[in-house]
Amino acid sequence: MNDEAPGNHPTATATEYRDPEQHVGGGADGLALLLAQWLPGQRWFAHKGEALTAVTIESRTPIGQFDSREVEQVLFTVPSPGGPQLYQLWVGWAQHHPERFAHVLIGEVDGLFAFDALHDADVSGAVLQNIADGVSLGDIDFVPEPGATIDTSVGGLVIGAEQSNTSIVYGSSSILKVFRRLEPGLNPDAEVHRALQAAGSSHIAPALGVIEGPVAGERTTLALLTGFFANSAEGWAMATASVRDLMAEGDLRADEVGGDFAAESLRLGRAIAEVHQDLARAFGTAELDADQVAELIGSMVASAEAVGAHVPSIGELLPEIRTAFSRADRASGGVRVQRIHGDLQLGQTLRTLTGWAIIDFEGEPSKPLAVRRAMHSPLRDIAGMLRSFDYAANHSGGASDSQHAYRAQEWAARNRSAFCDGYAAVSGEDPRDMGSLLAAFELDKAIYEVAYEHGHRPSWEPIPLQAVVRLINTGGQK
Ligand SMILES: Nc1ncnc2c1ncn2[C@@H]1O[C@H](COP(=O)(O)OP(=O)(O)O)[C@@H](O)[C@H]1O
Ligand SMILES: O=P(O)(O)O[C@H]1O[C@H](CO)[C@@H](O[C@H]2O[C@H](CO)[C@@H](O)[C@H](O)[C@H]2O)[C@H](O)[C@H]1O
Repeated sequence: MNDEAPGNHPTATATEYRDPEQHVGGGADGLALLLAQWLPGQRWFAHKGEALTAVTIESRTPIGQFDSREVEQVLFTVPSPGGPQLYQLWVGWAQHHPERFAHVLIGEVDGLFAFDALHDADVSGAVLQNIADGVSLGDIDFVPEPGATIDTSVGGLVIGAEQSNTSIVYGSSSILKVFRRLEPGLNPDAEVHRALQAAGSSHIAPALGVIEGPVAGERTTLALLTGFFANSAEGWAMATASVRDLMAEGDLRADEVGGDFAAESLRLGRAIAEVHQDLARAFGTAELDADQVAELIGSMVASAEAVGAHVPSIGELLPEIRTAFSRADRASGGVRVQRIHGDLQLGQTLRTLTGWAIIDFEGEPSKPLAVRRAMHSPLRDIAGMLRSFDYAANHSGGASDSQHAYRAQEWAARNRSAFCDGYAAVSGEDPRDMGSLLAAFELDKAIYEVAYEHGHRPSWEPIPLQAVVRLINTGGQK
């Protein structure tokens, strides 16, 4: 019989800190071997496509003891073509097979069972309490935002599987995102939430706290706690429901079905324009001259070539892709840049009871931190949203059915246009007036998406790939 039965646990606050020198779990070599087998199956692990030859355990920080389970924070690196990539994992060690955590079991080392400890409600409860109390464990600091009210009376639950990080929801009050892939320094998600909160934005969740620790000698964000929007709906779920409604009504146009999404797309365009205005005020703006625009397009060509080197569907299209980018290369300078969201899509939008909220300001997880924190054209975010409308329209398949494909394009065009109308109404700048540059950003994003799907969801690869083909053939004209 194991000792992990529910109801047999100390309170969430019963964390007992151990000396960092003390070894809490199985040996590092055994853990590294286990991780090499376990990691490729994890959604948040970005290097699935590459043979995982070695895992190096970089640090182990004891977090505490929960019943007989000991928990530590483990930082490890995996090799990748661009250099070692650092990841964060919270490992629980149980003396017996932990049935409660069988679904997140990492494996057995030296007679101890390792599991993903963020799924242990005692651990997630203690973490929340530690943030509220401003506790430090070894080098790890749990820090509440000044003036934040943190409700520690509710238990934590890890949500969903389709994510780059791991998020724990506490009742209907807060959500803790534990960053899986780490780079030394301040995570833009925390930085931007704080800045938008200070700007009084109504489109973000309030920042409540962070977990920080040193990585390569730099103070690094390990996790971000924000308010939770209860009773909200994800933009992606709403948009795909609207597409389903349309497909179910064979005789009706997108503007005639009950589930028409265009009014929401317009509001979403307004919300994004307001967020961009707040970001410009908070972090400032700059302007790219013609040479810098050419440099930007050159970097898009270079990343397409990098993707083409390992994703055959893009490799085959590289000559046409270069030609398509050269169309934007001739665009004039005078392009405004500022801090942006960086990975904007319908899945990063929540329809709350009062309007649209934007989440996940981390940028594209595969890009270096310096790039994610740099200033970019807001067209990059707009292109992300336009791509997402195309994704929503086409994700249900049926592209081989010409009627389905036609109607999907009709839905996408209607909602893309409503979004641009909303954006223009607030900003005074219609993104469609920047046609060739906007098309270049869309192409860049679609190529990123092909690479992303190739690594994470191969059956989805045709969705962005058909957009790449359309964009190189039409230059973005609908
Ligand atoms: N403040 C919030 N309120 C309600 N749900 C949220 C909130 N923040 C995130 N979520 C939910 O958690 C999911 C993952 O959050 P996200 O920040 O996008 O993490 P990841 O970087 O792992 O993708 C979102 O898709 C959304 O459903
Ligand atoms: O995990 P993140 O939220 O950081 O973002 C990554 O995963 C997204 C998918 O979960 C991916 O988005 C792509 O798929 C979406 C539908 O699931 C679609 O709405 C987006 O337009 C499309 O880009 C995102 O690109 C990736 O960075």
